[in-house]
Amino acid sequence: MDMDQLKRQAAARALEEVRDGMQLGLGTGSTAKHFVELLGERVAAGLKVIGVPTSEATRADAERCGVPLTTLDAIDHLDITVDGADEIDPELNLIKGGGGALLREKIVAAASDRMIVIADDTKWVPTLGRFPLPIEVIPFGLGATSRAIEKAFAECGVSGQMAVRKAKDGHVFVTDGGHWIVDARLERIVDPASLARALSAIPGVVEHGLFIGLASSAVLAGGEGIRVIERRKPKGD
Ligand SMILES: O=C[C@H](O)[C@H](O)[C@H](O)COP(=O)(O)O
Repeated sequence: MDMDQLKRQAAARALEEVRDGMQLGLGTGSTAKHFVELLGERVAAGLKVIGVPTSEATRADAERCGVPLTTLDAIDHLDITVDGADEIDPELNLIKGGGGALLREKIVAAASDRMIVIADDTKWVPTLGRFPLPIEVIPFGLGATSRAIEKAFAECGVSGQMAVRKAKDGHVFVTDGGHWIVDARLERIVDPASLARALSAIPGVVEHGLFIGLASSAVLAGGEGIRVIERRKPKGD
């Protein structure tokens, strides 16, 4: 079975959790795209849900698939957010932002009662860090922000090269929020919670791709079938 089929299987399993009347966070990326497509099929068959997209790309997909949309200003909470991830560790801490949508993804996940992460099982890692950590930054003062990030890395026992993300056309990648992304090759993040706190304290950092204590469960699809891992601690811990 190819990777895309595994991603669709994980998305289909998450869809089983969706009930009539739910308000849903709609993730971004190639895995979340499958969820939006499958959700669109259920909506066409009569399911009543409303979604908040985590990117302009997902907004376009949802509109194409006929999924009704709203905003976090119009509703007071979300029941479930379904989103992909770049890495998932056994505590269900995540690295996200490979597609550049981490800021809206984190706002939406934090506003949700539950976050279900869907992925093929290659995303499951014992320790986060092999995937470069995306850090969303304000372009103004990037030199100072980069030095503060390096200091935070040193304090948290990690180091690695940083690079401003480029788009396919060679220009700097600009997020939906108008910011830039610095990708940090850290290889092994020993204490992701401490690093998350240290990065959040830097003024020029808008957000980072460490999602700590946000995922409620992970649906992993692999050659052996589907594995659902539930988070042990309550959301936010
Ligand atoms: O910014 C992008 C998101 O965090 C994605 O959810 C993440 O990169 C995983 O994407 P994919 O499902 O395409 O591997």
